[in-house]
Amino acid sequence: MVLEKINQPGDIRKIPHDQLPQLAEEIRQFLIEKLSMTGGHLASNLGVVELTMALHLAFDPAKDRLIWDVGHQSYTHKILTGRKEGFTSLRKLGGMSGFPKRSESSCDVFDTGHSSTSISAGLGIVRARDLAGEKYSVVSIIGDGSATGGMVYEAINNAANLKTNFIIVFNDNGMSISRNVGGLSTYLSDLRTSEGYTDLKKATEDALRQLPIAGDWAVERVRRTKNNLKTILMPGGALLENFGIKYFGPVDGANIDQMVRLFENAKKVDGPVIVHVRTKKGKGFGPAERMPERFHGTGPFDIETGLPKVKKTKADWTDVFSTVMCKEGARVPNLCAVTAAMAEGTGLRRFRGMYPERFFDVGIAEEHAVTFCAGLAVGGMIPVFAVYSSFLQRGFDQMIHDVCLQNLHVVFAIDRAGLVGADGETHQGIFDLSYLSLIPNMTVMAPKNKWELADMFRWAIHKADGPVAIRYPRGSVCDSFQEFRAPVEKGRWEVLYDESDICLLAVGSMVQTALEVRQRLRQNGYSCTIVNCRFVKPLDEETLTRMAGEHKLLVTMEENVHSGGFGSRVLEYLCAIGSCVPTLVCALPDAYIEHGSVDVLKKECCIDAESIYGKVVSRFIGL
Ligand SMILES: Cc1ncc(C[n+]2csc(CCOP(=O)(O)OP(=O)(O)O)c2C)c(N)n1
Ligand SMILES: CC(=O)[C@@H](O)[C@H](O)COP(=O)(O)O
Ligand SMILES: [Mg+2]
Repeated sequence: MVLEKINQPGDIRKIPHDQLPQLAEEIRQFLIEKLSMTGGHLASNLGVVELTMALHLAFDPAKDRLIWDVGHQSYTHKILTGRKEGFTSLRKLGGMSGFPKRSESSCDVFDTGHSSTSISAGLGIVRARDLAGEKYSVVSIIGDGSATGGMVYEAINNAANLKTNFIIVFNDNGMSISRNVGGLSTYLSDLRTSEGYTDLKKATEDALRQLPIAGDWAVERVRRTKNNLKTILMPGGALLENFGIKYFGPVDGANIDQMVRLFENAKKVDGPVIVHVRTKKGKGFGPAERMPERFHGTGPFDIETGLPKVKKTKADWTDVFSTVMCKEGARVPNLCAVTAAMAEGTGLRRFRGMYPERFFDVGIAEEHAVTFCAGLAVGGMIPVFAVYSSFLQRGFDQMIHDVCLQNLHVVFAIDRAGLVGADGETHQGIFDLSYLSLIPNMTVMAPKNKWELADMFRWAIHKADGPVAIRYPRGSVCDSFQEFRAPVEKGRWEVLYDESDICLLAVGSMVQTALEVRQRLRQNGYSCTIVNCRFVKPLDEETLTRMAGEHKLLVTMEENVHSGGFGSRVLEYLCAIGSCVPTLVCALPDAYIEHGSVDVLKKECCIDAESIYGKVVSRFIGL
């Protein structure tokens, strides 16, 4: 086994050249086997095995800086930097992250997770290198999907006048999570498939290689000429040259020698240079090659069939949203759905199939998506932007400046709100109640179960007259409390159990937890009210005032950080009305929460029923 010889950074350089194909194959099998047990980002990683090997042959990860955009495709990089053992605990609490982490290895230069940051970060590192008078290569590796993010163009524009080496590896597999969208992907597919260019390259190269001594040099000269030709001939190619950025490629992402040669050439460029590598997402595993979208992120699976090991038995929150959108799409002719390259993850695939003309995938461009929705609203449409909580952080100013200031009727369907688990710090949706509640004109809601999710979206589409955000978690939908279905009224909460002593003020997913806390309290002789605080903003001031007057202890419960969250706003209100009722805030800590299973993380953060019950009783006894 060649892979056995890979135990620390740089070991790949000791592997005999003729064993590299074997190493690639062994890495591929290792990834398939490990991820069949743990789950993870399989297809993207299978596509970059040879590319990563070539990078580790051409560059020294102990000295040179490799920055992985998004970083979900960095598993081979982790293997080649001595972290094979980490795959047993991939994305488990205390185990190895699924993304680059500086805390995990000095070969992880920059923490990533959200898309389109690698060129900005790389350029910053280049500038720092030059100011420090140091010498090392900086390489940003970015996929074609990530290149649809706006930050990339800000960075490329800013790199234009750079006079020192900066290498951008463009990993082009024609896929984002779904099929890639936008002008860039069209331009790329032209470059990728321009037969004329490819034939010229192959025939010329073969002929020139026959030349004694000068063969390689001649190939290089022709390649540079051809590249210049291409940039002049290919309308889009000139774009990069006009930015002062050299373009090399496209090169076959399965051919290690060719890539190493191009990387070595790229090192000689005094300025920014893009190396365009063509890869195949899912390479080497049949189901992933056939269904790269399905195997972009996967749970544990059967290697023989590719089928998931864990059968899905319950609908997800996302599935309920998807059904509501399809039904409302038939009733509301101006209802539009917008996604930022996450059609599958946000449940918009069916809507896309039923109403293609009212479905918009804007690429990985959340900030653009928000303002695009503002435009749709101004134009008389009712846009629903379906987006993960942590990715919506990208569009904060656009929500203020373009949607809420004008009080436009835009609906934000915020999925993956709360703890998401395996993806860790960059993906936990734990700030949205805070960052949304502070925006004037924004209505913020969180449903307790699937029926209320549907009712909320119908209210948001048909009744709301301004911006509305509805946030719900990743995973199986809550199907309890069917007996409670008060009509949705703006700023009105729903009192589920009206007793005395203790009042649980629960938001969204925490209503289920509140039910479990109440059961424990009643078993121990305490009476306990539960209020479904389904409007986080505006607060139901009338109900809150009544609860404050009728209970000895208030307890707020939310899957959001403390600062600026629901509990903070309740405390502000109670203070404003001069109430001194003891209040316990149960929220996530103001911290970044690492990867792990959601149940384990809730216990770690003390927002599980057991922990909350313990805190409530000790507080109540202490009154
Ligand atoms: C800001 C942001 N939005 C959305 C995502 C979700 N996301 C993760 S990977 C990905 C597609 C990336 O495509 P590409 O860069 O081509 O990488 P590939 O998986 O094809 O290797 C998306 C949309 C993200 N990580 N960050
Ligand atoms: C890498 C990335 O950002 C996405 O693939 C994300 O991991 C998807 O998350 P879900 O698995 O919750 O859809
Ligand atoms: Mg891609």
